[in-house]
Amino acid sequence: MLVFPNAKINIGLNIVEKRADGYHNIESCFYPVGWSDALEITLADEFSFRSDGIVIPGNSSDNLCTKAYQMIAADYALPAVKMHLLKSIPIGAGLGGGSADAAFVIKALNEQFDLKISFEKQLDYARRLGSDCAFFISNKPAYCFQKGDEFEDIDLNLKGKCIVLVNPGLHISTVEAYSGIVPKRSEHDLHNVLKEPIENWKFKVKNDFEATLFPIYPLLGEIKEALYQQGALYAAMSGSGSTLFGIFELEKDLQKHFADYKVWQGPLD
Ligand SMILES: C[C@](O)(CO)[C@H](O)COP(=O)(O)OP(=O)(O)OC[C@H]1O[C@@H](n2ccc(N)nc2=O)[C@H](O)[C@@H]1O
Ligand SMILES: Nc1ncnc2c1ncn2[C@@H]1O[C@H](COP(=O)(O)OP(=O)(O)OP(=O)(O)O)[C@@H](O)[C@H]1O
Repeated sequence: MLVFPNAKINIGLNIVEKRADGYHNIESCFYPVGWSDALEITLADEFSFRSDGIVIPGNSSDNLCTKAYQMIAADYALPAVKMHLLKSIPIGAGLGGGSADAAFVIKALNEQFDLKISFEKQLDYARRLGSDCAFFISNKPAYCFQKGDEFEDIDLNLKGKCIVLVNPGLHISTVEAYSGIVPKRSEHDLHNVLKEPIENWKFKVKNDFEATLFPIYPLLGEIKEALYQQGALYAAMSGSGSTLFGIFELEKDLQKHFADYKVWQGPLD
C-alpha cells in the first residue's frame, strides 16, 4: 500500500495554560496542506523500516512509523511488513510531519489488514504517539483544544486559495519552544475570529510562539513580513516553527523570491 502523509498548518495558536502533566492546553485551527511524504508498506518476512530523502534524526527503531506499527502489533495479529518512507516534509518545522507519518501508518494497517479499528480507537492510538498525531486520523480542518488532540468541526473553507510555505531550515525543538512560553487566555475567540474576512485575521489571529521565537530568530519575522509584501492575505508561523506560511487569493510562485529556502506552494483543499 502506498500512502502520502501530508503536513498541517496552525491557523492561530493560543497557548492557554500549563497542565498538571507538564503539557499545555492550546486552542488552534489545524488545516491540512499538500506538502507530503510518501510511505510504502508491503508484506515481508520480517519487520523493517528505512527512509530516504531528508535525513531523520534517530535510528529506525525511534521512528514514529516503527512505533506506530509496534503499538498496533501489540494488540492485533499483524503480519511482518517492510516500510519505506520518502521524507520530504521538513523536520522540526511546525508542520507535524512525523505525526502525519505515524497516523497514516495506523490508518494504512487498519485498511490493509482489515483490522476494523474504530475511528475513536484510532484517535486514542494516535494520541499515545504525540499531541499532533490525532489530527491526521481525520485530516480535515478542525478547531483543536486540550493538548491539540481534541477536536470540533470548524466552519472554515479556504478551498481555491493558494498557500506558500517557506522553511528557512532552522530546526526548532517543540520542547524548547514551549519552555519559553508564559501561557495566557486569548483576547479573541478563535472560532469567531476565523468567521471574519481573512483580511482581518492579520490583527486578531496570533500564534503565541511568534512573540518568543521571533526575537531569537529575526529571520522568521522577516519572512513573515516578506510574505505580506508579496500580497499574502494572511501570513504566520506554523506550530512551533520554523515554517512560515502565506495564504494568497490567487496562485503565487515565490520559489525564486525565497530561493535560499525550502518552498512548497499549491492550492488549499
Ligand atoms: C506546536 C504544535 O505542533 C501545535 O500543533 C504541537 O503542540 C506540538 O505537538 P507534538 O510535536 O506532537 O508534541 P508532542 O510530541 O506531543 O510533545 C513534545 C513536547 O512538547 C511539549 N508540548 C506539546 C504539546 C502540548 N500541547 N503541550 C506541550 O507542552 C511538551 O514539552 C512535550 O514533551
Ligand atoms: N517519521 C518521522 N518524520 C520526522 N520526524 C520523526 C519521524 N519519526 C520520528 N521523528 C522525530 O520527531 C522529531 C520532530 O518531528 P516533526 O517533524 O513532527 O516535528 P515538527 O515539524 O516540529 O512538528 P510539530 O512541532 O508541528 O509537531 C524529529 O526530531 C525526529 O527525530
